[in-house]
Amino acid sequence: MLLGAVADDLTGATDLALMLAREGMKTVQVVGTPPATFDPGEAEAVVVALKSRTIPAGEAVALSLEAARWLRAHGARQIIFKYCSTFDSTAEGNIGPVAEALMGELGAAVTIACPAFPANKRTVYRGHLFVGDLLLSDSPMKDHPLTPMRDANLVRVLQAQTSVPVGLVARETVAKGPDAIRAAFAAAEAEGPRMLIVDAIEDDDLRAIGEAAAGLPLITGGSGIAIGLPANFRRAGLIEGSGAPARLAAPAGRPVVLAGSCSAATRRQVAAAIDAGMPALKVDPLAIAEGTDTAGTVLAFIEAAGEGPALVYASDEPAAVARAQEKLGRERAGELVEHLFAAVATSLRDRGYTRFLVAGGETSGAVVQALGVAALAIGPEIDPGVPWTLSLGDAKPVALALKSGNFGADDFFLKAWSFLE
Ligand SMILES: Nc1ncnc2c1ncn2[C@@H]1O[C@H](COP(=O)(O)OP(=O)(O)O)[C@@H](O)[C@H]1O
Ligand SMILES: O=C(O)[C@@H](O)C(=O)COP(=O)(O)O
Repeated sequence: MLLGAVADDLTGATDLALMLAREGMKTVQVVGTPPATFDPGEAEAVVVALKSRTIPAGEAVALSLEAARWLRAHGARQIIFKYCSTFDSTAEGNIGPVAEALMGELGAAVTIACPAFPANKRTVYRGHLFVGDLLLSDSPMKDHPLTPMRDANLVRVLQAQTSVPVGLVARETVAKGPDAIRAAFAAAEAEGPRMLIVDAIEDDDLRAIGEAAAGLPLITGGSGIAIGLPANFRRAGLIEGSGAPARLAAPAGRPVVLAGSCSAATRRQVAAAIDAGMPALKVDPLAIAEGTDTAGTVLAFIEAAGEGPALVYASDEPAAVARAQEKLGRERAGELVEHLFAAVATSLRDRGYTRFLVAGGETSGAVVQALGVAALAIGPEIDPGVPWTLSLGDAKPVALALKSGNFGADDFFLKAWSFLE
């Protein structure tokens, strides 16, 4: 292993694993820190998927340190801390506390923080994060059920989460290329420990940042920050591969779509699937709490829906989410939905379903944990940031497309199946 990554949620991990595979590294994703005896085999990059984005900061730090120690013990020369391209965090973190702890663990005097992912319209300019044409704080992320993002100034957001001084490497420097960026890192290091938000508005910026970051023990960011890292290992003659596969030989069995994301893109995908005639059932946290929406009612619907994929979704607009949260509390509303999808997924697998498309990071985490999936091989890219994956080391393997809430074209639920054999 050359490169190790700690990702704060499952879809984020898959997004990063796809980026590394696409850029030529043999990449495996593991769910949680594996036991010391787990053999990563020929993997050149290993991404550990945690579910640490919204848990208390102290727990996120402990889980992240455990993962980083495992990765280093298995050969990782550089560690990436992957978080969301929309910098999703709670008031307490967890980006700042985890980055700070990893800096200490790895002896990193300087690290970078860059969530830019231009292929999915996330850009950083003068330290401000844009989602498409909107500042983060004006984007639908302001209404996220678990991590509402109401400030686009990343220097300010990150500084509120850490005692390490936060600085900025501005686009003017980035545009001058790797040498200028490296000089900016060195200048910051001379001033003492620093976290640096780095501007990036296009892939070439990220490739230059990646080249400049070759010597940093710790890199933090979205999956975009990894775009230039495999090239460092290729230049050093350490890797040879190229590209993710075009199709996945998936196990025979029935398909299903489970959507627990309330993000704008997922809601458009739900609407497009319903418009196209996909059988669809809406579930709702209040009805789950009352015992009207149950695993039994959902399974009966899916089984009756026929051979093609059926859709079960909790996705709802912000006002409805707010109503459910007022009655149940933010965490409990989310947990009710996650537990329902987890129970449904395990029953479906027992009934021969093998192709699962899951929308939402927390939702995917709940489903994959319930299915007991320990590791994933990375398959074809469906849309930027979302590959098909295949569970590894399973007696009954399943194909999983774990879709980040805000990723994917509107017809994602319809077209994803065409990448499977
Ligand atoms: N109708 C709803 N009301 C309240 N919370 C919901 C509703 N539907 C889903 N949720 C919860 O919202 C959270 C969405 O997070 P996640 O699955 O990570 O999606 P995303 O990828 O869009 O962030 C989950 O905890 C999910 O259970
Ligand atoms: O970086 C991203 O935007 C994604 O990889 C990601 O982390 C998404 O998380 P969810 O929106 O919770 O799926």
